[in-house]
Amino acid sequence: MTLYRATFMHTPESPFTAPDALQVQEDGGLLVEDGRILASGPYAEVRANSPRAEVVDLRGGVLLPGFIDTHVHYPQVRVLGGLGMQLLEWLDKNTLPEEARLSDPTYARAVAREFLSALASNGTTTALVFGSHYASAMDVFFEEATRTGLRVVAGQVVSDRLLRPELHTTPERAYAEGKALIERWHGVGRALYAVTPRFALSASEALLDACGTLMREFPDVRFTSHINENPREVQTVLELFPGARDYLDPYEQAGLVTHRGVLAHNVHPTDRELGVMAAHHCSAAHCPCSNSALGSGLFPLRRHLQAGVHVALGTDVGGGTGFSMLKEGLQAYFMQQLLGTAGVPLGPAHLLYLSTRAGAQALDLGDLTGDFGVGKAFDAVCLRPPEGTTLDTVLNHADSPERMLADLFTLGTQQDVAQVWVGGDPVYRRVPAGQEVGV
Ligand SMILES: O=c1[nH]c(=O)c2nc[nH]c2[nH]1
Ligand SMILES: [Zn+2]
Repeated sequence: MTLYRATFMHTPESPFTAPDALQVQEDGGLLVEDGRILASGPYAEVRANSPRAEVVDLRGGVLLPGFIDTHVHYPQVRVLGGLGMQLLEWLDKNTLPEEARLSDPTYARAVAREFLSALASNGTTTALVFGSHYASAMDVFFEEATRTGLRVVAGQVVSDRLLRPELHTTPERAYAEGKALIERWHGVGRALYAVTPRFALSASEALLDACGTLMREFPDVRFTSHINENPREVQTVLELFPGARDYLDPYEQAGLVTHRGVLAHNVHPTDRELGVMAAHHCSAAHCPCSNSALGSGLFPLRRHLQAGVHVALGTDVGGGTGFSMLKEGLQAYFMQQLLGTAGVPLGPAHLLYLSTRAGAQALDLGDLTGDFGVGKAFDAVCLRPPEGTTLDTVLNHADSPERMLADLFTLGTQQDVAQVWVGGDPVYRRVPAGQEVGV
């Protein structure tokens, strides 16, 4: 048994509905056995009930639930930084040429390692990962993910038109390769599978039907895709599906809109689409850095919440600007501010919830991870800024835990991530200053 002593904060409930959702222990204790939290509360109390537990002293840092990134592309880590374009041009010039390189499993393995290491070193413990178009690159990805111990929900991306021929599949092959990957990887270690048509623009009705068949045959796998990101993309989808009521309709007709689904972006939804997503408990992954970088627009969070659509956060690497869920939270805050009275004022508790517990719920993993409740896995990130940094200064002068949390989202970066655990297993530890390779 291990007893972690720390200042910890989490949001077991949603601050959008529960005003006191942020729970804080300034000198807290989390008792962990076999990767699960056995007891949680003030350190003195937990210690009194478990005098023999080994104590890990994390005082001086802030312990948060591990971040949950609900939309991030594994093949795009090397093409971060492709600025100056909107979605369709960015795909064509910046991204799809790189995705084609993952046909080589050696290349794919190197990218998978870079990707997984970036997740862990940014404090992300669970991710819904948009995969590669190649089944071989997915085998490599799942092998590497299993080795790291991170929780990944990932799937082969499928498309059968309008990208580039080497990325296209057929409905029959998509079904066969998807089935084989699910049988090989779903539920292995901490990996789960997500059926992943790239977007309706690059997927025929027959391909979406093949995805629907997989979802019906394997009732526990997840579904993810893109929706309503960019006005030109939306217009093209409506032209490609002339009978469709809107962008969601082709997904709906194929049986893909369920409580196990996460649709990325949804910057330009209709009221009907929001109503259908809410009715089926299908979540939206809001990716504010990507929406800014690709000029996609300002996410209508208020309309989602009013319609009852569950929302979590995603980095959307490489349309986004990196793996930091702290940055993503800050950008979500900025964009709601920019919306003025149409925006939702977000406080630090909202940002923490959107980047942790909301993600767990979107992935149907709310009973397992996302907060520090008793019975949950010990998935955690310890944030501790290096001495003398601006964040260090500001945290030392913060007058409340809420203010400390706001400071972490405002100023926190990858360099502030000191340690990360998944299911009680260490998955990342910052190299102490002075001990870097070459120093
Ligand atoms: O942000 C995005 N990134 C992508 O890779 C993509 N593919 C389709 N639609 C997309 N949007
Ligand atoms: Zn995306």
